Amino acid sequence: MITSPVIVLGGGGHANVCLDLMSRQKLSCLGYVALTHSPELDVHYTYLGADEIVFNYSPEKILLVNGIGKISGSTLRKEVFEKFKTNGYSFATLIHDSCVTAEDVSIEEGAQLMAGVVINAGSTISANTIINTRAVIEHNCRLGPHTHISPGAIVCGGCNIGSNVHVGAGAVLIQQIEVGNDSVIGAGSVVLKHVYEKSIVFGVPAREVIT
Ligand SMILES: CC(=O)SCCNC(=O)CCNC(=O)[C@H](O)C(C)(C)COP(=O)(O)OP(=O)(O)OC[C@H]1O[C@@H](n2cnc3c(N)ncnc32)[C@H](O)[C@@H]1OP(=O)(O)O
Repeated sequence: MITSPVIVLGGGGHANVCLDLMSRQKLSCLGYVALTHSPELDVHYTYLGADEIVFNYSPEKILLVNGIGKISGSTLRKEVFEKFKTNGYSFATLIHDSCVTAEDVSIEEGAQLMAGVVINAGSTISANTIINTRAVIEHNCRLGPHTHISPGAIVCGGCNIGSNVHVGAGAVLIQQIEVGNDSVIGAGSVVLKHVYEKSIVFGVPAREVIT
């Protein structure tokens, strides 16, 4: 149960989705911080200023929500999380009311489970991950920190996905697949083999892109 007031980091599309989820759950939101204000967000939410404004608030008195999305190859979401953690701040974990999660699922700080997500028994969702709209994480999966599972992706049972991975929209990973850190799986891919760290794979079946 989140009772502290919350500040959202970021002013783009992902921040908007987080703010909407928070509003539906009647969380107390102070506003959002970003380099510049967003006319779209300003309709409903308060722009507080640039990121550094957060340091005007005591880490004991507020929680943060990481509203920075993650697309292929980007590390900003991870960097922002680590910067504020280093300075003593804590991140709220967001779980949309429509999610279905097994009782023994482990969900770490700052993870975000969006509308319609299903997570089955024995899975671990690490810190600062995004499990986006209608994604499915089957039983006994492990997802590393800062990883983004895009809308509609299906991760079958026993998969082990590293940190800062981007699984594209609608991708399917069959059971027991290992995915190395900092990898990208293209939208719509079907992954049948392990994915090495820092690689980009896509297609049906997914194959590595040689750059
Ligand atoms: C809420 C949200 O919106 S979350 C956002 C979700 N976003 C996603 O899931 C996007 C995931 N990203 C992708 O799928 C990307 O296309 C990537 C990362 C796989 C590749 O990106 P890039 O390296 O920029 O590839 P680029 O666009 O230059 O395409 C190179 C070639 O690969 C093909 N290709 C790219 N992505 C895919 C894919 N997912 N499946 C099949 N083919 C693909 C292109 O058609 C192109 O082929 P061509 O050379 O014959 O024309």
